[in-house]
This record gives sequence, structure tokens and C-alpha cells, in this order.
Amino acid sequence: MASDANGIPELDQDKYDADEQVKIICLGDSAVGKSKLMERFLIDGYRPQQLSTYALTLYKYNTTIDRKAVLVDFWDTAGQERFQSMHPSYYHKAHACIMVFDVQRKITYKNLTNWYTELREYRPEIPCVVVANKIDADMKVTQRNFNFAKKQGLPLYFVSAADGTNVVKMFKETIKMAMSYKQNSSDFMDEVMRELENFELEQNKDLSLQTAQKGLKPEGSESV
Ligand SMILES: Nc1nc2c(ncn2[C@@H]2O[C@H](COP(=O)(O)OP(=O)(O)OP(=O)(O)O)[C@@H](O)[C@H]2O)c(=O)[nH]1
Ligand SMILES: [Mg+2]
Repeated sequence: MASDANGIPELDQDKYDADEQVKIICLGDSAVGKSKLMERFLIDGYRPQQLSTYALTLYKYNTTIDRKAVLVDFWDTAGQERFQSMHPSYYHKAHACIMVFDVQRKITYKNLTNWYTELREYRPEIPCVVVANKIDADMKVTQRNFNFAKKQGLPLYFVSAADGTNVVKMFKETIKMAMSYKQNSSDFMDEVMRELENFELEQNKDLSLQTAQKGLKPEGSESV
């Protein structure tokens, strides 16, 4: 998608190389509350930009970190469950990831393993937080052990998009982690990963071209 932005400035991902721009992606099964969480955090005057062709919504958030203005783009998709995996460009240049499950539906917790495996394929190093949403439905869940986060060494937040519990805290801490990753990620591995991603995107572009020439839909083309 970075390469087929076709004049949609929102999808030109080179902007994320600029110091003051970060990209944070949201992962998790359908209906776990990804969009509601964004809306709750950005309740005052957010302007989601719906890109329905890609089932993608970009939420923009302006903030100040260490007296520097920072523009955060939150990437959110719909109906991911149907596709089971995301288009590689969704991960491209992301600086942090928010991985959400629904405390009322065990399967959404189990599926975190799949989301996390896919995330690490594309972004092995970026900070990732695990978010247990909908705790308003049953506060007792906060006593339960959700070992996935501990096992992977990831921060876990118990939140509710419905009543706002911990939502601002979770988003603010994630933004800080994204910024800090961005400022310190000029290490060699990251460079290598960037090159690999570009290579894969190029390959995907070639594949899309080939399949388009054959009149076929590239696999997964609907997902983003
Ligand atoms: N009780 C409760 N319901 C919630 C909460 N967050 C979201 N919901 C409900 O869960 C449903 C799904 O929320 P969405 O935000 O649309 O879920 P999503 O993850 O964006 O789903 P997709 O866009 O399909 O991937 C909606 O009916 C919400 O009202 C919450 O914190 N508590
Ligand atoms: Mg949604």
C-alpha cells in the first residue's frame, strides 16, 4: 500500500520517517473494541479518516512530548477476523502496536498468539502492549491471570472503552513507547528489517501486477 498510494496522501508512508510523526497500529479480532477504544481516547474533536476501499481508518492525534509537537497516526482496520492476517503494508513503518482482546470472549484471547506471531514477522522490535477490554462487563476479570502478556514480557492493561477505565493511560504510555522506539531504533537490525520490508513490498507489488494482468485478485488484497 505504501507503494500504491495512488495520490492518497494519507497512504504515503514515507511521512513516518519524519521525526515528529509516529504510526501506531491496532490488532485484534473483530468486535473486541478496537475502534471504540480509539474513539474513547480521541473523544474531543477526533477526525477519523475512513478509507473504505482498504477497510482502514486513520485516527490522527496531535500531542506534545518533551516540548516537541508530535503527530500520531493510529491505524485501525475492520473485520480482520475474516481475513485472519493483515496486508504487510499495515505493519510497514509502525512504531508501536496495541493488541486488543475481549475479556468476555476467550477465543479473542487465544488468538492473540496468532496476531503476535504475525506482528513479529514484520516488526520484530517494536513495543507492543496487550489490552484486555470490556472489564466493565465483569470487574472480577482483573483478578484473573492472563499469562500471555507475562510470557511475552509485554505490558498488560485492563481497560474499558465503555466507561473509560485506563484508556487514556494506556494510549499515552503507548505513544511514549512509540516515540522512544523511534528515537532509538537506528540500530542495525532495524535497518535490516526495513530493507527486508521494502523488498517484500516490492515483491508484493510485482505479484499484484502479475495477478492484475491475469485478471486475478491478489491474495489478501481486500484486507487493508
Ligand atoms: N461492554 C462493553 N462493550 C464494548 C466495549 N468496547 C466495545 N464494546 C462493544 O463491542 C462492540 C464492538 O466494538 P468495536 O469497537 O466496533 O470493535 P472492533 O474491534 O473495532 O471491531 P471490527 O471493526 O469489526 O474489527 C460494540 O458493540 C461496542 O459497543 C467496552 O469496553 N465494554
Ligand atoms: Mg473497528
